[in-house]
Amino acid sequence: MTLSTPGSVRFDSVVKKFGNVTALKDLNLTIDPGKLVTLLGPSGCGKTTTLRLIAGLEMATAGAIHIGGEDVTHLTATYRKVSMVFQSYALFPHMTVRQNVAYGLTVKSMPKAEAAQKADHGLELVGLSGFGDRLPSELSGGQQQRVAVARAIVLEPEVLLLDEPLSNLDAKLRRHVREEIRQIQQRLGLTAVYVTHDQEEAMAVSDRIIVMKNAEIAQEGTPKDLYEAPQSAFIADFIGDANLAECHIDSISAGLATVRLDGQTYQVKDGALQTGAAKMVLRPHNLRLADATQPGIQGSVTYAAYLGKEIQYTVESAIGSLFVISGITERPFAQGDSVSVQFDANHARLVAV
Ligand SMILES: Nc1ncnc2c1ncn2[C@@H]1O[C@H](COP(=O)(O)OP(=O)(O)OP(=O)(O)O)[C@@H](O)[C@H]1O
Repeated sequence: MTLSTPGSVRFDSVVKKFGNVTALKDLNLTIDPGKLVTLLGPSGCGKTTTLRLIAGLEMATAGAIHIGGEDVTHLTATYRKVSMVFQSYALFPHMTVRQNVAYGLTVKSMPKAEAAQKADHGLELVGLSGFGDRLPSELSGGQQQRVAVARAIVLEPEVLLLDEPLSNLDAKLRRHVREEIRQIQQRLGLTAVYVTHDQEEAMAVSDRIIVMKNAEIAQEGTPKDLYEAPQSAFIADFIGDANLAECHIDSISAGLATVRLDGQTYQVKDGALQTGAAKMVLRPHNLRLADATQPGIQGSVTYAAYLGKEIQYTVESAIGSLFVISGITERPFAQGDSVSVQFDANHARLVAV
C-alpha cells in the first residue's frame, strides 16, 4: 500500500472554549512527521479536546492548526486527512471484518472490489490476514482493536489519531496490543497522536510525550527526559513514582546545587532553580536501605511487600514517608526494623516547591 506522506501537526496559540469553560488556554505544539506523540494528563486537562481539534471534530476558538503544512483551522473533519481509532472500536457488528475495514473506502466511492482488496492488505498489515470473513464478535478484544486500526490506516491518513485505544482491554492484553500498535506505526512511518491517562502506557509507546495540566502543557519531551529531568513536582510525581523531599538550596555553582536535606549536604544537578526552599526528587529504586548504624536518613520500616521481582517498602523517616524499591538480591528488612535510607545524589533531581 502506498501511504500518503506522514504529516506534521502544528498548533499556534490555539484556544478552545466551551461556553465559560476554557478547555485549552494557549496551546503551541509541533508533532514531527513519522513520530508517535502522546497527550498525557489527568482527567479534564484537555487531551481529548486537543485530539478532536486535530480531527476537525471541534473548531478552535482562536489560533491556527496546520496539518502537513496546510492551514486546516477552518476545515471540517471530512476535509482533513486524519483517521481516528476510538476506545470503543466502533465496529459494525453485522458486517464482516473485511467489510468493516473497507467501509470508509466505499463511503469515498471506491469500487467494492478494490476496497475489499485494500481492506485485505490493511488486515495483513495488522497481522490479521485470513480473518476478513469473520464477524467482529468472532474476534478477541485485541483483534477487534487491530481491525479498528486497519480501518483507520487503509484511509491513508496523514495523521492517525488514537483515543485511549486500550481502555477496553484487560491489563495483560493491553501490553500486547500497545506493542502491536507501536510496531505498526513504526513500520509504516505513520504520524500518530495518542491519548491516554496511563503514564506507563505513554512511556511504552511514545517518541515524545506532551503532559497536560489545567488546559496547558506542563512539560513535553521524550519519556526519558520527563522521567530523568522533571521540571516540576507535578511532572516528577506524574511520570513514575517519586518521593518529594523538602530541602534547601544553599548555593549553585557550575550546574551543581549544594543542598541541605535532613542536616546533611549533597551536591545535586540544579534544576534551573534559585537558592532557597526546593524539593528533591528521589525515585524509589534509587533509595537503598541499610542497617540503622550506617550513615543516611534514619527511619523505620512501616510496610514491606515482597512482589517476586522486587521488595517495596514504606519507611517513616525524618524527611517524611518514603517509598523504597529494593532488588530481591539485596538484604531484606521487615516491618518495624530501624533502617538508614541512603541514595546516590547523582540520581536525585531538584524541582521548585
Ligand atoms: N462539549 C463540551 N462542552 C462543555 N465542556 C466540555 C466539552 N468537552 C470538554 N469539555 C470540558 O473541557 C475540559 C477538557 O476536557 P477533555 O475532554 O479535553 O479532557 P481530557 O483530558 O480528555 O479528560 P479525560 O481524561 O477525562 O477524558 C473539561 O473541563 C471538560 O469538562
